[in-house]
Amino acid sequence: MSQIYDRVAYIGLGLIASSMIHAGRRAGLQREIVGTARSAETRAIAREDGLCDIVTDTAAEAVKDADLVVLCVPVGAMEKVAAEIGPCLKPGCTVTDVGSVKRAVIAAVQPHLPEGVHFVPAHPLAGTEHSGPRSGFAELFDNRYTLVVPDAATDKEAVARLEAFWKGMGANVEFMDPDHHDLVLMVTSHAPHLIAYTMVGVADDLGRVTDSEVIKYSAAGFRDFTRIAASDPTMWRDVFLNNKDATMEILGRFIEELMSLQRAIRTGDGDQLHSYFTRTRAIRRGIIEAGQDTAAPDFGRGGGQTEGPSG
Ligand SMILES: NC(=O)c1ccc[n+]([C@@H]2O[C@H](COP(=O)([O-])OP(=O)(O)OC[C@H]3O[C@@H](n4cnc5c(N)ncnc54)[C@H](O)[C@@H]3O)[C@@H](O)[C@H]2O)c1
Ligand SMILES: O=C(O)C(=O)C[C@]1(C(=O)O)C=C[C@@H](O)C=C1
Repeated sequence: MSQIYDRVAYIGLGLIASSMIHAGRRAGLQREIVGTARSAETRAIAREDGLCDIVTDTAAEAVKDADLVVLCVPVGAMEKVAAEIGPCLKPGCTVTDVGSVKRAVIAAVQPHLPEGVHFVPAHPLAGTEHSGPRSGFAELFDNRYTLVVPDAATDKEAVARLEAFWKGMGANVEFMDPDHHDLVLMVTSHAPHLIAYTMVGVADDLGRVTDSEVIKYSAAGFRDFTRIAASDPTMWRDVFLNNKDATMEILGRFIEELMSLQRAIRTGDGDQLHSYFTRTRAIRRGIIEAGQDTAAPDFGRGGGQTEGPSG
């Protein structure tokens, strides 16, 4: 893969940015990487590790002369960052983001970008529960989807370059409308996180989650829930606050289905339970056949948790 951009600037140096940096270097997708993070501790780590070629103290400095600017901060921080970098962007550059929600990020960022700057929002469907500049790894996006959600009027060349950049990092790229993105991701990612947070909260309420016996003998399902429920609180707070409509719609349906299963159990309707579980089993098999059940990430990688988005 050959170079796609001359200078790429990362705002926020956490899991996603550091993974993109490693993946971008692996494929030689840019000549130079500039990065910045809000906390001095993260910037110091990035300098010590040589994560970027240049680490600047401010976002305004980082974006100067950058051909691609990647916003890798929590969804709720996108607007503040966009307002800071807007006046410093190179004319003709591309700004993208990796936020887990798209409609709210577009509304927050677009007004701050000057004319002639191309905004191409995107979302890699890959991650772990870890955060910070040492949690990233080059393989994170391999064979995973990145959804790109440009406006119909967005410069085609800018979109094609960003698509090539993501493909160079190992991802499969697809295009989607922002509202549809937010609904699909509510089903496939956001609601499952909410359910995992709730289930672990319920266990904690029972006063047993800290009981070593419960941890020791916990079934794989609960262990998976605790992994998901260990995800960054700031990131997920911002996801739900910025994807309210889809949250309300999917949560409403979830509660209806749960109550229907509750009723089936209470009334002893085994047929309903069996046919429901048969249907969901087929969905799981479909995911595996489509090759989307990649192995669990290596959780021992890097330091992780050095800094969450609130840090
Ligand atoms: N973690 C995942 O699984 C995942 C997957 C896909 C997309 N995303 C999205 O990627 C973005 C970054 O997530 P991450 O997992 O890399 O987070 P992270 O916590 O690892 O890193 C976030 C970075 O943003 C900086 N930051 C936090 N608050 C800030 C603020 N108010 N102003 C400026 N900088 C601030 C932090 O200093 C840190 O460098 C989020 O928008 C998230 O929704 C995350
Ligand atoms: O694997 C995980 O830990 C994740 O939660 C990653 C995950 C997901 O739900 O799949 C989380 C949020 C994103 O925006 C994209 C990916």
